[in-house]
Amino acid sequence: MTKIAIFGVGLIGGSLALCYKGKPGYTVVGHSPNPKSVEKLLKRGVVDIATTSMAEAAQDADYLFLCVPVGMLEDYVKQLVELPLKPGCIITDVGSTKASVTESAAAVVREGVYFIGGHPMAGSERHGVEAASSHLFENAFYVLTPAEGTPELEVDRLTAFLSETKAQVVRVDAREHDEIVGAISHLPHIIAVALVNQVRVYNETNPLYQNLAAGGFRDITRIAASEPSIWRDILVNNREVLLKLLQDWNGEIARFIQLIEQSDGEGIAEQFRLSGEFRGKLPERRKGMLTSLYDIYVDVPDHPGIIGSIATLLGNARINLSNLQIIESREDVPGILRLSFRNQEEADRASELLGEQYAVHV
Ligand SMILES: NC(=O)c1ccc[n+]([C@@H]2O[C@H](COP(=O)([O-])OP(=O)(O)OC[C@H]3O[C@@H](n4cnc5c(N)ncnc54)[C@H](O)[C@@H]3O)[C@@H](O)[C@H]2O)c1
Ligand SMILES: O=C(O)C(=O)C[C@]1(C(=O)O)C=C[C@@H](O)C=C1
Repeated sequence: MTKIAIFGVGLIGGSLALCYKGKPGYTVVGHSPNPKSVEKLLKRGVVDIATTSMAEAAQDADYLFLCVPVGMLEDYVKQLVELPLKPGCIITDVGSTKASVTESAAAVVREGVYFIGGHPMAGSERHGVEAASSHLFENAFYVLTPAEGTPELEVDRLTAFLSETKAQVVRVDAREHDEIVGAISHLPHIIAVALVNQVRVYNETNPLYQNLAAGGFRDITRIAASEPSIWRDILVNNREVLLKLLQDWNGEIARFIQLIEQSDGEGIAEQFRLSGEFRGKLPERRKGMLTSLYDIYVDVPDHPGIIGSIATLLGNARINLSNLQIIESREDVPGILRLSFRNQEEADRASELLGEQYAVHV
């Protein structure tokens, strides 16, 4: 029996637990210092065993996953290596920054215990075990940042073990990881939050801002609703990288100020051309349940039973709906439904079918 211990069973820890729980050959143990959380984990059936005792969770575990906020990772590694661990066990984490934990863990791990930093590039703005899903990591990249001297065999063993997540494991140097992820994840979170807060202040004197906020504002600000304590830790931890990125960001904004001051329409269009070209080359969206795959948008009248009718139409045509989200629904305006499908073909068939009765946008 392979024992997996998960410390911090929230969105990411819970999703990992669900990748293994109930599969033959695995026992999943969840740890939380809070007895109420332990009760909740058992009630939800996310883990086989839940405990408030770190020692009990860690005892005889083959794989120990640290899924707590970034600011606690170093302390957890230190506490764990003091415990009687199973020889050959692998401690890994899922933190959104990798340099500090990879370096500090390398300094404290002892003979026969391995630490390999990890970061699944999948998530959502939601948090807590309630948001966990066994599909979260499907087709996402899962970064491992083994420190120098980590035996290849152990990295391969963890890689093979992670195959249950259906993620694609890649190896990246920890510092390089923090630079890249700073730009493609941490900076966007800062920008989203700053933008929402700018508009929030305008809205205090004129609530029309909130009412008129449509697709563009919503698309760029979904992640502004992310969990504050998780992001506090990430941004403080990746301080040096982010300060440099924010300086570059100031440069980008200064460029726009200048273009607009000079009414340089061609310069502005060129910026959009450049960004559109790069964005068009991004790999197709790859993740599982929580992020949409192939989306279509349907304008629907706001009356009872409309969602049921659409689901029935799709079901009768054997089109598999992966996710459904009401983006707009107010009494006085039609609603917009975002429907997500696993592949382009199903999205196309759905567009054609629903297009007979509703306005469909892709
Ligand atoms: N949210 C994402 O999109 C995402 C994606 C990849 C990696 N991560 C990383 O995964 C880790 C967990 O994030 P999450 O999104 O699952 O957050 P979460 O809030 O859903 O889960 C955090 C877990 O840590 C526990 N925890 C919080 N404070 C604690 C404390 N003081 N003592 C003990 N336990 C505590 C919580 O009870 C919860 O179980 C973080 O390190 C984060 O950087 C997050
Ligand atoms: O999709 C989201 O909501 C996320 O914020 C996921 C996201 C990201 O920025 O891409 C956030 C933090 C992680 O460490 C990895 C992934």
